[in-house]
Amino acid sequence: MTQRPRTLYEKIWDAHVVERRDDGTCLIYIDRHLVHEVTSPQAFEGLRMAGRKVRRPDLTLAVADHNLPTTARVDTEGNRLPIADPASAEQLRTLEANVAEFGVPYIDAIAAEQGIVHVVGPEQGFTLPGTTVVCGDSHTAAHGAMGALAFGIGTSEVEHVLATQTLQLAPSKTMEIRVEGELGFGVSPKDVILAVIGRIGAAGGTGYVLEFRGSTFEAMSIEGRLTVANMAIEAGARSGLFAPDEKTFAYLKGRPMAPTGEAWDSQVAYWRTLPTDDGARFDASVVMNARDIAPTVTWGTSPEDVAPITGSVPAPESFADRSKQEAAAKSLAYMGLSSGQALQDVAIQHVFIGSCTNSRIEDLRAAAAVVRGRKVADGIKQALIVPGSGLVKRLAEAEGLDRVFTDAGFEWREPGCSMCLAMNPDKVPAGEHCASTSNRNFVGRQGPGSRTHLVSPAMAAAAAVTGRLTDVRDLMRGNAGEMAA
Ligand SMILES: CC(C)[C@H](C(=O)O)[C@@H](O)C(=O)O
Ligand code: SF4
Repeated sequence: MTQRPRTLYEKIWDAHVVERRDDGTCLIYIDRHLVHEVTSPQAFEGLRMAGRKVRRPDLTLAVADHNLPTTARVDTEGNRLPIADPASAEQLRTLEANVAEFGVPYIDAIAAEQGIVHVVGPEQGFTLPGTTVVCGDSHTAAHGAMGALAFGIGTSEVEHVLATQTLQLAPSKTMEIRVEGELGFGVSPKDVILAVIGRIGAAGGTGYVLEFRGSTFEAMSIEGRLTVANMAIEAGARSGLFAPDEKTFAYLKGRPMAPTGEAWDSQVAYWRTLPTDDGARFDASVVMNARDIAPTVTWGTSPEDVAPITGSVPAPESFADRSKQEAAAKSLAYMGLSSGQALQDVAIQHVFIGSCTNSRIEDLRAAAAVVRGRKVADGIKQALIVPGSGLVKRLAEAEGLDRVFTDAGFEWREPGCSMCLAMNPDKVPAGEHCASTSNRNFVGRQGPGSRTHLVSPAMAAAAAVTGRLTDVRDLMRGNAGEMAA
């Protein structure tokens, strides 16, 4: 008897069901658990109170990223520098005490491997195709780029996974996001996912796991796929998935935590069985053409508030839905923008290139290609480059990218979440605009009153050198060859 065709999501789900309940919820086995300083303290405290251990420390990996300042962490002699903010220092101390007490593998804050949890997982080969990956963090969806079913969980679930290595979950519906064709000059994976969110809306994916399919996604590098999957959550989805392929295997081979030898071969053979079968059914399907996607920016306070850089700030009345009209009017007031204003006229005071969305080596290369030979514009008060991990930072330095950025007037920082969210000293002051490669433009996200425009690394770099939102294609017409990423 042949089995009914299944999607990638169904295959991973089915392979992880420990117990099926009558109401349809399942107890799911968790293969990998990432832990950071913000959402783990109460979970460890819960274990301590109950006298329980971490069931599988070997499947758990902890690293600090959110609170950690991105300024130097050691002095010139290599001695650790203190964290000035008492609350952040306490978060780090707590994480370090917990991982020591419970025997959880930990990447030290001053280790070369330290970085943003969602950059570290794939980079270390901790995240593998066909696995279930969780973290007390909404952007865990990023790991779906590797063909892993990955999602964010709350602190009580963190405790549950630490104690049992399982999670009780209701199955999701599946939505295929199919994009076909070649991306135009200056159009990046970030523009694709912003356009997708613009199309389906910030709640469009609610109840679904997205699968990114079609020639555009097949042609994308692993790093580009990480950018796309990272923002599945900003479309409201539980998670986002890419079928593992030769690129995935090549990316993982030889990573410190990836399988080796015979185990590698048998894993690859298994991973090849995971892609969605021909004839498998998705509950919903969205089809787009890469040709229709331009460098994209957000004008509002939801990631769905997108427009092509050639466009203008929309009029709230232009939205069909009443509640969207009100939300847009509020957004424009918060952002200090007026309807009809050309997006390229929006002045920028801060530029942030970093976050788990866009802080990998290809992101830095794409930004450097725009910055090379140019200077940060006078009106820019702060331009930060924050590599996603110490390994990304080293590689970028070996390629001389740090010099490209610092010569232009950017600051070259230590890895961490940084200006993505206002949990550490990197903040955008009230009323000022930031071109940011991060994933959320919510009210107050980068600091109270901050005004965020989500963009790609190349677009953030273009804004840095002109001092306003800029169509990177116009800026780069003369040096087209450099703009591959
Ligand atoms: C602090 C953390 C819980 C949070 C998340 O869950 O995503 C953060 O990473 C974010 O991006 O808002
Ligand atoms: S970089 Fe931003 S989105 Fe990513 S985990 Fe850190 S705070 Fe969350």
